[in-house]
Amino acid sequence: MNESVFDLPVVKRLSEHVTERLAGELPVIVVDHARVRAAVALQGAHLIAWQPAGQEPVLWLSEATEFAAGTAIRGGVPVCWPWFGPAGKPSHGFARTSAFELVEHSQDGRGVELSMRLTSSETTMAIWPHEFELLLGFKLGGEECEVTLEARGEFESTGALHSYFNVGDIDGVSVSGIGAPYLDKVEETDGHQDGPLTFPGRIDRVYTAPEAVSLIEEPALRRVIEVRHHGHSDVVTWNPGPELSKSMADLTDAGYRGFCCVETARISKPMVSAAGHPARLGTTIRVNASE
Ligand SMILES: O=P(O)(O)OC[C@H]1O[C@H](O)[C@H](O)[C@@H](O)[C@@H]1O
Repeated sequence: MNESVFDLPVVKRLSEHVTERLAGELPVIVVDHARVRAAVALQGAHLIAWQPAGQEPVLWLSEATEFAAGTAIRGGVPVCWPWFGPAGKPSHGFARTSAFELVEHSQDGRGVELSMRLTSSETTMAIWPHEFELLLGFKLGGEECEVTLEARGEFESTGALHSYFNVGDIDGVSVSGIGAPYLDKVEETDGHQDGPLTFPGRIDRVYTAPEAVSLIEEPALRRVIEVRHHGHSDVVTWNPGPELSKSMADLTDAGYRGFCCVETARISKPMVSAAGHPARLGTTIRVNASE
C-alpha cells in the first residue's frame, strides 16, 4: 500500500475519532485523536499503526505488504494464536488471517479503546478442535499503547503479540530486559545472553527467562521503546537480516533495516484456559526520549 492508512477515504464514521476505512481488501479501524493516531485491521485484530502526537511511528509496517484477505500483514502487531511458529498449519496459527468483529469502541481525552472478537466456527474447528472466544483489547493513548489477548474456553494454547518496532537503523539498536537463557532458532542451539542484544545479522531467538520490561535503545531516532510484558513466559526477538529479507516477497530488500521484533510470548509454558478462567497475554508500549 503506497498511501498512508490515515489518508484513505472514510467508509463509515463510528464516532468523532473512530472511522472504518478500506486498505486494499481489508477493513481497517482508524483512530484520529488529538493525542494519538492508530489503526487496527479487522483481519487478525492486527494493530498496524500507533503514533502518539509529536512522535515518529512506533510500529513498523512493510511498504511491500499486501492487504489481501487471507494473507498475513507484515508489520504492526500480528496476533499469533492458538500456536506459535510451525507448531501447526498455518504458521503462527489462524488468528492473524481470520476476520474479527469490532465489539466495542470508546474514547476520552486520553485516547480510544477498541475491542475485537473471534469465535470458533466450522472452519476453525476443522484445524483446531476447540470451541473458543478470543478477545483482543486495544487501549490506544498518547502515552501508552496496550494490547491484551484474552482466550476463553477450555484448552491449552501458545502464541505471541509479535510486535514490529520502527527503528531508524537496525545497526545501532540494542535490546535489554530479555534475560539470559535463549533458544537460538537460526543455529538450533541454546544460548546465554551477556549484555544487551544487538543485530549484526539474522537473529531469531526465544528468551525463556525474560524480565517484565524490555527496552529497545534506538540511537537513530534518539528514543527508548519500553515494552512491558504481561502473562508471558518468553520474549522472542527477530530480525531477518539482509539475505532472508531479499527472499521475502512482503519485505523490500533493505526492509530488515527498519525494524526489530520484540514479541511478548507464551511458548515454553502454554497458556491454560479453563471455564471462568480465561488465559491472558498483554503488551504495553511507551516511548521515552534517550538521555
Ligand atoms: O514470516 P512469519 O510467519 O510472519 O514469521 C516471522 C518470524 O516470526 C517469529 O519471530 C519467528 O520466531 C520467526 O522464526 C519467524 O520467521
